[in-house]
Amino acid sequence: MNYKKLFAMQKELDHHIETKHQLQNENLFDRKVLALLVELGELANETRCFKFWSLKPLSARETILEEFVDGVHFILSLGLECAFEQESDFIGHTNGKQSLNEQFLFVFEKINQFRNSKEIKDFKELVHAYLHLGDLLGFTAEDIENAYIDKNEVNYERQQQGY
Ligand SMILES: O=c1ccn([C@H]2C[C@H](O)[C@@H](COP(=O)(O)OP(=O)(O)OP(=O)(O)O)O2)c(=O)[nH]1
Repeated sequence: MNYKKLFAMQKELDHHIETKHQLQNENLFDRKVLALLVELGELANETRCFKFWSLKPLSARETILEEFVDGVHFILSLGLECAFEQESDFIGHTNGKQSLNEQFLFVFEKINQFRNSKEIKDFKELVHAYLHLGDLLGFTAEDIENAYIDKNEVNYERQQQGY
């Protein structure tokens, strides 16, 4: 994963959005945390992994990947809020869970842990937990980077359309 490139793209997009909505002087940290929690819920919904009461199939892979990279946007954006973009060592991993259901719950925990500490250690644990979730969903680093780049572009277009 080319973190430097992704952080740079995210920085530009965030700057564009914050300027357009005149939010440069606002603290957006907690709103971004809530946005990430909501995106994670939307992602879980598309996978239907917890819906033991239903036989409907999960959404198309593309839809799930798009939801996944919405989360990547907000994770990077939170990293930028904490000035972690110079950090280059994201190698390593957090012990992941075996089932999707457990891993979703684990990522929710990691988001809250990072929200409370704002420490780089907890940010990295969140990144690793989120990537393990991507792994369980069958996404490679290349899938994620390409889908991130596509959605980043869509986000500019939406801002242009007065979204
Ligand atoms: O400061 C920001 C704010 C938003 N985004 C991105 C993240 C995500 O990729 C998108 C917001 O998610 P989505 O496209 O699902 O927006 P929505 O308003 O929830 O869409 P919809 O109303 O279609 O559900 O905007 C950023 O990157 N930085």
